[in-house]
Amino acid sequence: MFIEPNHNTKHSQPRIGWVEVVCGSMFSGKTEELIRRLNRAKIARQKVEIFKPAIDKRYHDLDIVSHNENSIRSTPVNTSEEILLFAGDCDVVGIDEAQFLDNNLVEVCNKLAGSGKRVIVAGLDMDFAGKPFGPMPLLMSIAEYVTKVHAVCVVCGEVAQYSYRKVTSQDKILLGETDSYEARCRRCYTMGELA
Ligand SMILES: Nc1ncnc2c1ncn2[C@@H]1O[C@H](COP(=O)(O)OP(=O)(O)O)[C@@H](O)[C@H]1O
Ligand SMILES: Cc1cn([C@H]2C[C@H](O)[C@@H](COP(=O)(O)O)O2)c(=O)[nH]c1=O
Ligand SMILES: [Zn+2]
Repeated sequence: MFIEPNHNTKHSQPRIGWVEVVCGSMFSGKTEELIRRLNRAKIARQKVEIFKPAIDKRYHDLDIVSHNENSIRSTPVNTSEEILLFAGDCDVVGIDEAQFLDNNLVEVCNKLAGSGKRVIVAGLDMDFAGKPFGPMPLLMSIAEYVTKVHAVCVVCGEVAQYSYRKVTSQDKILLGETDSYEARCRRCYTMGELA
């Protein structure tokens, strides 16, 4: 389990920020882990601001909702730059579904961390084709901490790192749930419809 780092022990020094990335396939527990970290920050009386891309309206316009129905209130944004405008004087910034945001998110996260904030970003590392998704690979390279979480392969029960698309669309962005996707291990993902 990820234990929050204690970077700010010398109170005479300006606060040090950092970037944490939580990545993995669909159903791997990214949103649950993001909500867990943000709730702990709230319990510690830190000021938390949470963002998600406005296009992700699967469950709710404002809430970030996990597959097992945990939720937390967020601000929808159309561009990563808006996060800089809305983050204000908070201590912790949470961002879900970061794969849908633009590559400028890297600069935004670096600026937020540079101003002393803890930044926690969750998102899909790979799309349905197994290709790196949006700004996620770039964020993983600049982050201080990267946590890769795994789902369970729905075909064989092994550790799953792929989001297998069950429908024929080749569009990179196709919002959906178990209707359109399932978590699969390397072998069952590669076997496709034959698995
Ligand atoms: N194949 C699966 N493997 C693991 N968890 C699954 C699977 N299918 C459904 N779940 C549920 O999804 C939850 C994780 O949801 P969530 O945090 O929203 O994942 P993510 O944000 O990575 O898509 C698990 O706790 C479990 O209840
Ligand atoms: C693989 C893949 C996924 N999507 C969409 C499907 C869902 O709406 C989100 C991922 O949500 P989760 O919280 O990680 O379960 O992304 C997509 O648009 N394109 C893809 O290739
Ligand atoms: Zn499998």
